[in-house]
Amino acid sequence: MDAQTSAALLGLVREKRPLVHHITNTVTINDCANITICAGGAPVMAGAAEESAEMAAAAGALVLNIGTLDPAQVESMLRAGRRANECGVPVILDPVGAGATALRTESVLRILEEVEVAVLKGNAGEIGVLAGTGGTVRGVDSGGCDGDAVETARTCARATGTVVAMTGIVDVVTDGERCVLVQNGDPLMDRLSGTGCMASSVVGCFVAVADDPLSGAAAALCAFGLAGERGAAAARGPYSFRTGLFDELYALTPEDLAGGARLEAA
Ligand SMILES: Nc1ncnc2c1ncn2[C@@H]1O[C@H](COP(=O)(O)OP(=O)(O)O)[C@@H](O)[C@H]1O
Ligand SMILES: Cc1ncsc1CCOP(=O)(O)O
Ligand SMILES: [Mg+2]
Repeated sequence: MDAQTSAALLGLVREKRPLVHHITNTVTINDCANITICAGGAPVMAGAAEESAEMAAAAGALVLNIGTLDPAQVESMLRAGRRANECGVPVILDPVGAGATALRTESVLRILEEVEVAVLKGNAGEIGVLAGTGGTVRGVDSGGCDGDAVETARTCARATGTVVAMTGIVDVVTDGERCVLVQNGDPLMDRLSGTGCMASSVVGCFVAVADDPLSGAAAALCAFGLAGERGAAAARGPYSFRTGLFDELYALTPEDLAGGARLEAA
C-alpha cells in the first residue's frame, strides 16, 4: 500500500461514482451525504427496514453507523447487511459510542455476528472496547485504548474478522497481519462533530472500488486527512474549517494525493 495506489483509488472513485448506501445517525447525516459527493461518490440514506435490503443490493458499499441507534434501526441494519453480503457489497460499520452504553456495545457485537463486515472504523476507545482489551468512551468521544494502539487494532481485527480502521492522530488500518499507519490529518478534525462519521462515508466510497478493503480504507483516510490539512490551513475555527474540509476534498486530485499521502507499513 503506497501513495500511488491511494491516488489510483481516488481516480477510480471519481470515475465510477459508487452509490454509497448509509443507515446512519441523525446528527451528521447531511455531512455524510455531502462528504460522499465531495469524495466522488453518490450518497443515499435509506433507513426503513422495508427498503434497506433492496437499497443495499443496488449499492457499491453499505455504511452502518450506530450514532443515534434504536432497536428498529438495528433490525434494518441487519437486513441491509445480510443482503449486502449476498450481493458482494462491502459493509462498513462505524460503532459510534460502543462502550458508552450496553445497547451500543451489544448492537455492534450482534451486527458483527450476523453480518460479514469488511471494515470496522472506530476511534481508539471504541476499538479497544471491541477488541476486548479495554478502552474509554464518553458519549461518542474516545478516551483512548488501553495498551499499544497498533496491537489493539490488530487484536480487534483478529477478534472480529474485519479490517479495522482505528482513527486518531495517526490512523491504524489492519487486517490483523498487514498494518498501515496513516499520518494525514489535522487536530481541527477533532474539534468538529462528525469527522469520524464522514471518515466512514469516505471509506465507503473507496472500499466500493478497491480490490481489498485494507487498501481502500487506508487510501480513504489519506484523502480525508489531506483534505483536513488543506482545510485547516485557511480556517479561523471549527466552522470555517468544516467548509474548507468539504471544498478541499472536492478539489483533491489523484496527483495531489500521490504527493501528499503520508502512509507507512507498521
Ligand atoms: N489530532 C488529530 N490529528 C490529526 N487527525 C485527526 C486528529 N483527530 C482526529 N483526526 C482525524 O479525524 C477523523 C476522525 O477521527 P476521530 O476523531 O478519531 O473519530 P471520531 O469522531 O469517531 O472520534 C479521522 O480521519 C482522523 O484521522
Ligand atoms: C454527537 C453525536 N451523538 C450521537 S452521534 C454523534 C455524532 C458523532 O460524530 P463523530 O463521532 O463522527 O464525531
Ligand atoms: Mg468525533
